[in-house]
Amino acid sequence: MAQTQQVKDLAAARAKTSFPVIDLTRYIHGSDEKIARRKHLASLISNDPDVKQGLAMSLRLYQLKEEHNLTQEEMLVCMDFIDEYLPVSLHESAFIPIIYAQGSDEQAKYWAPLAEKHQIIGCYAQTELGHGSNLSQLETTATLNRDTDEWIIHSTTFTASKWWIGGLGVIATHALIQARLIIDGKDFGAHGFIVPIRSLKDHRPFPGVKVGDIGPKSYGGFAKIDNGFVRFENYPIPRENMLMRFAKVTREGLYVKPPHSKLAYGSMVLLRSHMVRGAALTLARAATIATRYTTVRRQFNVPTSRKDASNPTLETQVINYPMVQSRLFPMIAQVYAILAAGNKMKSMYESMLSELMKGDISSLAEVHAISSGLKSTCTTIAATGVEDCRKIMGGHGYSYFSGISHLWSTYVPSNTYEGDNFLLTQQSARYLLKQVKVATTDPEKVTPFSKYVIKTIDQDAFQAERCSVETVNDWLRPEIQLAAFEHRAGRLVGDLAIAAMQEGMVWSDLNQECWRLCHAHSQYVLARSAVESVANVRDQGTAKETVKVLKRLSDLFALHTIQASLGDYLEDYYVSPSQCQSLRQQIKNLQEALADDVVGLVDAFDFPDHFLNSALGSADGNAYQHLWDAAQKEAINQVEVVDGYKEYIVPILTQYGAAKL
Ligand SMILES: Cc1cc2nc3c(=O)[nH]c(=O)nc-3n(C[C@H](O)[C@H](O)[C@H](O)COP(=O)(O)OP(=O)(O)OC[C@H]3O[C@@H](n4cnc5c(N)ncnc54)[C@H](O)[C@@H]3O)c2cc1C
Repeated sequence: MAQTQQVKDLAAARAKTSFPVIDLTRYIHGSDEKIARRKHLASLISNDPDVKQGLAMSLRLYQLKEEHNLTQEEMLVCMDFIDEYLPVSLHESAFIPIIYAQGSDEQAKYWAPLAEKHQIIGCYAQTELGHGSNLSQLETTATLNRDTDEWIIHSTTFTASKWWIGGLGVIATHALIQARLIIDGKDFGAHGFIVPIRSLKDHRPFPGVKVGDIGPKSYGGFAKIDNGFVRFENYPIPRENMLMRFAKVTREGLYVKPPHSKLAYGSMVLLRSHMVRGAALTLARAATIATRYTTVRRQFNVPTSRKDASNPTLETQVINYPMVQSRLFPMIAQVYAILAAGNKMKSMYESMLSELMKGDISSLAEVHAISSGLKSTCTTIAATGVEDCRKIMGGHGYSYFSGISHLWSTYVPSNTYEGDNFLLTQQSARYLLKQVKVATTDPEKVTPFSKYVIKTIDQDAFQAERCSVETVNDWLRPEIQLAAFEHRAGRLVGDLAIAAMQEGMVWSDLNQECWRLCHAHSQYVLARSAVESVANVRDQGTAKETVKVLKRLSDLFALHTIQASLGDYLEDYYVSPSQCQSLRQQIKNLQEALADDVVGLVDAFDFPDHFLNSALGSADGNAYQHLWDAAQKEAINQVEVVDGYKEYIVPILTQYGAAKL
């Protein structure tokens, strides 16, 4: 069959790529061996006929692990390729990691092998009907019965019912419950308990446990996962089922405080840092579809600076319109910046964990604050970006076959779970305020990503700071970019500190300031991670074309982000009107410079077609043909005359008598 124009267009755009795409695939996914293994894992999922329903998928996943001797990490990659939250998702992503992080060594030794061999299936149950974010007001209680050496788990009110719990509706045999620990009437606040829910013999709920499924979720998303509810009626569990790595309760009923009140944050850091990389890969997927489709979509035959002069009869590829570029290219830059921050987060988490095991808690507060802020900022960027990609693709973007709708409905609740994105900003802001205090008393102790607060102590000098850009190209200097991010976050933390000191000021009046500060700080972390990753890649001797394109992406991320918050910079005269103009010009320059590379940049993500599941974004570019084929396969198109013709269509057509044509 003759090649369609769309296939030719995508191939021609791909051929313009200035750097070896494999370099960036290695940068994103690791070594060649890892890339090949990933492809193999993707094929296991795409070629398997039994990967369909939620429960069947879960079983098949574990069978594949056994049949192909997959490691735990490889099985999690397969789970990503299934591209659905499964009844066992929380078992793998929360239950097992939390047992390791919050269980004592003996507890981990007992529970983890059972969970890893899925002889028990667990879930994580914090949220209740009445409270989710506010851990301190949870109403489920765990009261110690010294005589029987048991906890009595009880839902003290109707609103104490646990709700939203992934995996609990149908499959879980155990739940990791957050409940208020009570000894002799004294309330020690929320702690984690492993609570048996359903019998391992016949899967029936134990007496005293009422459990079920919460029903369908918004936008048809999360359809394969069984979010559930549970209530407890004076339900006894052994004392040893309380997770005791940090706080402990002895046989005598003595409560032993954790060495640091925030130690339990460790496991949240892990979940949130996974979400940072997840945000990058989600946006990468939408950007891949939008980039490929806008490369093959042609609309209006108007001159653009990038129009192919060799064939003047062809309409313009929509990706060549600067307006489309200004919406799409910064998103690709965001993906790469978030990936860099995700890598940074992972290494910070790993070193924090090894310090924690030795009893050193010094990095916990910073890692927790950064992971909360990045979770909020990055998942917000990704969810907004996925919807922006739909709009970038015009009408066809709204077809289910674009692949965007499934992505969006599955991804969008990430802005709410694992900490509501607005509430989380208060945690980062509180932490940064503390750093201002540290800066006044002991500047040496200010943590690495907060060093900029030191400059705010001398307010006169700080207020006199100005952006040092003189020429358009000065905007490409990383030290100038990072100085701007530092100044903005520094000013916002200074403003918050002053506001917080005002008499009669209550914290909740400052929520909006916290939000602005947290995002300013997270954007600084993203920009700095991107700059550092370019330097690392350069030091590793990567091809200079690859370094060049990564540098352009890092620049575009920084400058686009600064431009989006120019009001903050103008408010204290940090940038001048002429610098705003040169900033805009430099962003245009970068977009132009990246235009030949964007197809290569999204190819580098290495998403198999099966996983993209998009008629518009397939690697061959044959978008119209795939869209046509997908519609032909719809059940409604398998008959010439639809069901309901006689019942509904005939009466409509003949309400005023049949037409005589
Ligand atoms: C798809 C999905 C899966 C989930 N899976 C699980 C699970 O497996 N296990 C589990 O335990 N939970 C789960 N949850 C629940 C989820 O973690 C919580 O819903 C989430 O943490 C938000 O808490 P909330 O519902 O209490 O929100 P609320 O705290 O009630 O927030 C409501 C609104 O009030 C605002 N707000 C609240 N307090 C403040 C404040 N102090 N200052 C300013 N604004 C405020 C928030 O920003 C938000 O806009 C899931 C939720 C979803 C949607």
